[in-house]
Amino acid sequence: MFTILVADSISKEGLQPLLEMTNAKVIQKKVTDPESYLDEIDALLVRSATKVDEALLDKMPRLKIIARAGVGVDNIDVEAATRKGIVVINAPDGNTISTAEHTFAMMASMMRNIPQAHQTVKNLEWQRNDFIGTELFGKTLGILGMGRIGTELAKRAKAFGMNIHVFDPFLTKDRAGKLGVELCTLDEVLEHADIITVHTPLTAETKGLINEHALSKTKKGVFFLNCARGGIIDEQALAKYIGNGHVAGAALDVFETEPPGENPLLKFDHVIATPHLGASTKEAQLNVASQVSKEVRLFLEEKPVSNSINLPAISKDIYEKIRPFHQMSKQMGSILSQCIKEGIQELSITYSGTVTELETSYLTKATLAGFFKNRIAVNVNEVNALLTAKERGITVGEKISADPFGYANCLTVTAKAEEKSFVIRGTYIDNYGPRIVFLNGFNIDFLPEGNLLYIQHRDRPGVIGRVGKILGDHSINIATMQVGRKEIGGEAIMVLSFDKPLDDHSLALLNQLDDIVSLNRIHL
Ligand SMILES: NC(=O)c1ccc[n+]([C@@H]2O[C@H](COP(=O)([O-])OP(=O)(O)OC[C@H]3O[C@@H](n4cnc5c(N)ncnc54)[C@H](O)[C@@H]3O)[C@@H](O)[C@H]2O)c1
Ligand SMILES: O=C(O)CC[C@@H](O)C(=O)O
Repeated sequence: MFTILVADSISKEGLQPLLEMTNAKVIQKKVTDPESYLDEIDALLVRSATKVDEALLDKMPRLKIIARAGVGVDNIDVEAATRKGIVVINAPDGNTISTAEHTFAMMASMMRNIPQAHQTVKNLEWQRNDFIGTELFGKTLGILGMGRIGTELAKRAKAFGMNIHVFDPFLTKDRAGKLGVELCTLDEVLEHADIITVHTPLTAETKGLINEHALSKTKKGVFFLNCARGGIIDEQALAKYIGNGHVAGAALDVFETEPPGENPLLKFDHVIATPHLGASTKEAQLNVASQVSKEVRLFLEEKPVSNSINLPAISKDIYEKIRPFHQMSKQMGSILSQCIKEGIQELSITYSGTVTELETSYLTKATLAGFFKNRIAVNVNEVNALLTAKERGITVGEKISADPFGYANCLTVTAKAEEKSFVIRGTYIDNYGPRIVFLNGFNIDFLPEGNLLYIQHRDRPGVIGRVGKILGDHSINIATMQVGRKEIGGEAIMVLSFDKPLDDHSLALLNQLDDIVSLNRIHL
C-alpha cells in the first residue's frame, strides 16, 4: 500500500488518477500537520507553498517521488532529493497558456492603467485625464527567456503589432527566425525595448539578471514585467529606478519573498501586482494536477515517467524493451556486491548483442543501484547511482563488444577491488527469462532470483553429496542446483537455490566441510 501526501492546494479533479488507485491512500494535509504522517509517505505532491528542503526530506525516509504541480522547482532541494534517490517530477507545460495570458493581461493593464483607473471609479471618482495610456502597437517587447511561456507571449504580442526582441542564450537563430522574433544580445534588448519581460527559471545565473547595471542600460520610460520568479529582477534596484523616474512602471506577479509584505515597490502608483496568479486558472490547475497525478501513478506502478527533473527520460515503448534487462542488471549488481564483499574501485559493464540497441546507460545505473542496494543506507536507484559511485571513488565504465559469447545478448559486469576482481555475465532469453551464464571464471547457468548459495570448492568426489547431506539433515530443501568447473580435479563452483534463506548454523556447518573454499549467501 502506498501513501501519497498532497501538501498544497491541488485540483481534486486532477488528483483522480491517484484517488482511483486501489493500492494507494491519499492524504491531503500540510507537511506541518501531525496527521500528514511524514514517515509513511511514498509520494509527495506540492505546488509552490511547501518548501521541500533537506530537513523535510530527512523526516520522510520512505519518500520515492516528489511531484511539483507546476513548472518551477525552486521550492524543492532537487540536489538533496537526488542524493537520496528521490525522483522529482514537474508539470512543465500544463500552465504555459495561463501564465502567458496572465503576463499579457498584466502588460495591457499596466500600459492602460486599468487597476488604478478601476479603483478611482470604485471610489466614485471620474478622472479621465489622469490615465492616459500607451499603445502596445508598434512598441518593442523585450523577452528574456524564450521558452514555453516566452514563446506563447510572443505570439500574442505579435498579434497586437508589437516587435519582439529576444534574449535567450539557448535559442538558435534558425528557431528565432521561425518564431518571427529578433534574436539579440542582452544589452541589445536592454537598449532598445520599450517593455521588458522576464521568463527564465530562477537560477544562479538569472538571479539579478535585471540589476542596477542592466537597468542603467535601458531607455528612459521603459516598463518591466515579472511573471516568472521573484529575484530575476532585483527588487531594490527596480525600486531605485522607478523612484528616480527612469522606469515608467512595473507589473509583478512574483516577489523575492512571498507574500511580499511591506515591499517598497508596492508603494508606487506605477507598480501593479498580483499574488502569484500566473497559473491560477481552472484549466491550468486541472492540467498540472492531472499531469503529475498520472506521472506519480505510473511511477508507483513501476512504469517510466516522462517529466522527471533528475531521472533520465525514457519513453514507455523504450522501457518495455529494456524492462527484462533492467531487472536483470539490478540482480547482477546485487549478486556482484554479495560475492565480492569488499570496497571496489571500478565497475565496468560490457554490452553485446541485441542489448546494445537499447539505452544501456539506464542499465548501467540499474546495475550500480543493485550493487549499492545492500551496502549503503541511502536508497540508491537510477537517479543517484552515478553520483553515489562518484562520491565513493568508484570509476564506472561502459563498453560495447561485438562478441555476445554465443548468446543473442549479453551483459558482462566486472568489479575491481584493490586485490581482486569478480566477473558476472548474464543473458536474457526471450520466453525463458534471465540467466547468469558466467560467474568469476566459471561457466554456469542459473536463474538470478530468490535465496541462493554460491559455493567455491575443489572438484573432488563426494563434495556435492556432503553439502546435500548437511542441508537434508537440517530440513533445507534444495530447489535447484547448478555446478561448474574449469578442469577435472581443479576449482569448481555450485549455485544452489532454496525456498527460504539459509540459516547461519547450516552455513557454518557447510563451511567446515573439507574442500570447501568459500561460501556466499545471496539474497535477491
Ligand atoms: N507566475 C506563475 O504562476 C508561473 C507559472 C508558470 C511558470 N512560471 C515561471 O515562468 C518561468 C518560465 O517558465 P517556462 O515554462 O517558460 O520555462 P522554460 O524552461 O520553457 O523556459 C525558460 C527559458 O529560459 C531560458 N534561459 C535560461 N537561462 C537563461 C538566461 N540566463 N538568460 C536568458 N534566458 C535563459 C531557457 O533557455 C528557456 O528557453 C519559470 O521561472 C517558471 O517557474 C511562473
Ligand atoms: O502553483 C502555482 O500556482 C504557481 C505555479 C508557477 O509558479 C510554476 O512555476 O508553475
